[in-house]
Amino acid sequence: MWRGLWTLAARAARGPCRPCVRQSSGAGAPGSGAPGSGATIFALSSGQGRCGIAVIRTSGPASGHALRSLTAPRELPRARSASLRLLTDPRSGEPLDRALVLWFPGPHSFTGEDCVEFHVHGGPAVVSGVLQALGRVPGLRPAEAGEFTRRAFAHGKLSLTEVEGLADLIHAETEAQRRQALRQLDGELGQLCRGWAETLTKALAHVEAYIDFGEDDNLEEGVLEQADSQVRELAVALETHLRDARRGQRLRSGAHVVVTGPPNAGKSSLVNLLSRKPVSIVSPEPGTTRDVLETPVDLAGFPALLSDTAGLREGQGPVEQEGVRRARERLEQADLILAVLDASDLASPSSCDFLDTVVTPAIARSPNGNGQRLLLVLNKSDLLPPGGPDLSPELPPHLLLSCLTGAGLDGLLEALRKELAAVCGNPSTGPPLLTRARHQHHLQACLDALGSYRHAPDVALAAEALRVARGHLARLHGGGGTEEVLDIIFRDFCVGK
Ligand SMILES: Nc1nc2c(ncn2[C@@H]2O[C@H](COP(=O)(O)OP(=O)(O)OP(=O)(O)O)[C@@H](O)[C@H]2O)c(=O)[nH]1
Ligand SMILES: [K+]
Ligand SMILES: [Mg+2]
Repeated sequence: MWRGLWTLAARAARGPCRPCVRQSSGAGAPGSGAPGSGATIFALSSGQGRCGIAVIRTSGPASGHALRSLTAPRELPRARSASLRLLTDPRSGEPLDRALVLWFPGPHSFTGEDCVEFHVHGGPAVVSGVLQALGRVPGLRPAEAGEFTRRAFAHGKLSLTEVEGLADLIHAETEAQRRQALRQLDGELGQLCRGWAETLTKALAHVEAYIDFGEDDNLEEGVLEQADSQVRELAVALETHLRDARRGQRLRSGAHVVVTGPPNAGKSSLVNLLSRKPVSIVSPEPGTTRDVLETPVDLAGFPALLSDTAGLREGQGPVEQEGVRRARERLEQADLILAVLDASDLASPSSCDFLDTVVTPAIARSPNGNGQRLLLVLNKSDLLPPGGPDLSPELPPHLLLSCLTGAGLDGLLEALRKELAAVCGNPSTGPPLLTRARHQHHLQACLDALGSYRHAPDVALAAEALRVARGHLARLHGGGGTEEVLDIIFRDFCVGK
């Protein structure tokens, strides 16, 4: 522990006295100026194509002027309430549409700048007429992708994690993704980071107080012990979140569900049934599927990437063997394995071999931790004798299904929902999930810095480790102004958002 080694050298290194609590290194502060800020931007913010109502937005100092130029009467309407106005082309005076307009003077707007919304009739000619008219107003230019949100971020209206939540909300395709994105947009992850950053700031204040005033001054007893215990608690919290990290990412980008089994078990039939489209060729010939076929699906409300694979058997031709090699490779990457057997063919060597080499070992490895999970499906239940299935009692837990008749599908979907909730985490409860690799990276780096704190040879280095840790939290939440990170995140947005 560094405290015992607290030396004169460290005391000399500390420099003059300074306030114990320093300025935060910018958690939550808007990191960068928006590109081209100063200009007023405009774009169609609703979807492209013919629609009932289209929304065109502007943001920037010339917004009010643009609104006055296009409308009659030419004064600004009441702030934040809808007014009906005739829109005309400012040059030709030609009427463009009768539209609802909204005036949002900054800073009380989405971007924090003066903003205007034109709710026009959604025909392509109206939309392009209004966009062209706006383009002719001096000081206005078309917006780039994500530029409205980028300005909101630059003016402190949204934190970086909220921006990510917004991007995910726009792209959410399943219920679970929507719930997770909404929670992130609500700032829950940001709040958590702020709480952690506060703890770090307190710990740093204690350490710096010790550096500045030493043991002999009128300093509260045990400041360093307090800092130590704060850091310890924080490290435990971060570790818990990191253990959970892959789940949030799976929910954002889809869990890997791999369908496997011996040839002809009905793997491709199951993939087609679950994805509700003919993704894979189904045929009575064993060895039909060779390549790994991937399809994104909504499985019981969770996003999943479903992979069909070659039936596992040895000793066939080189092409099929390559398929089997790829199948095994894909199996290793699975978050959830759907193991399929032909219920009417359980005693065959290929079924027994599959049970021994894939199912039993996977069940032994899973499923309490974050390991792979497995569902055993006995397909072709329609081929079983009517007096009830005569299945071996030694079989692991399984579900009966018939891809042919659909019997057992509801039970399978329910089981999938439970498994995927475990794989992805439930976005409605529990702590906010870390949805991106970026979150995980900064959290891990923060945790590493806390480790350096504990092993620092002197108190000056310990304080420095805390500053590094705090910097990572600030970058997680605020982006730290790193242009590259901002570019990556804002690239996800469309023009007009
Ligand atoms: N009776 C019955 N036949 C089924 C069922 N599911 C699939 N089959 C049939 O079983 C045969 C094999 O189905 P596939 O889906 O191609 O099986 P597979 O596991 O993908 O086969 P490979 O890709 O060759 O490994 C086809 O003739 C299907 O029509 C079922 O539930 N009941
Ligand atoms: K087949
Ligand atoms: Mg197949």
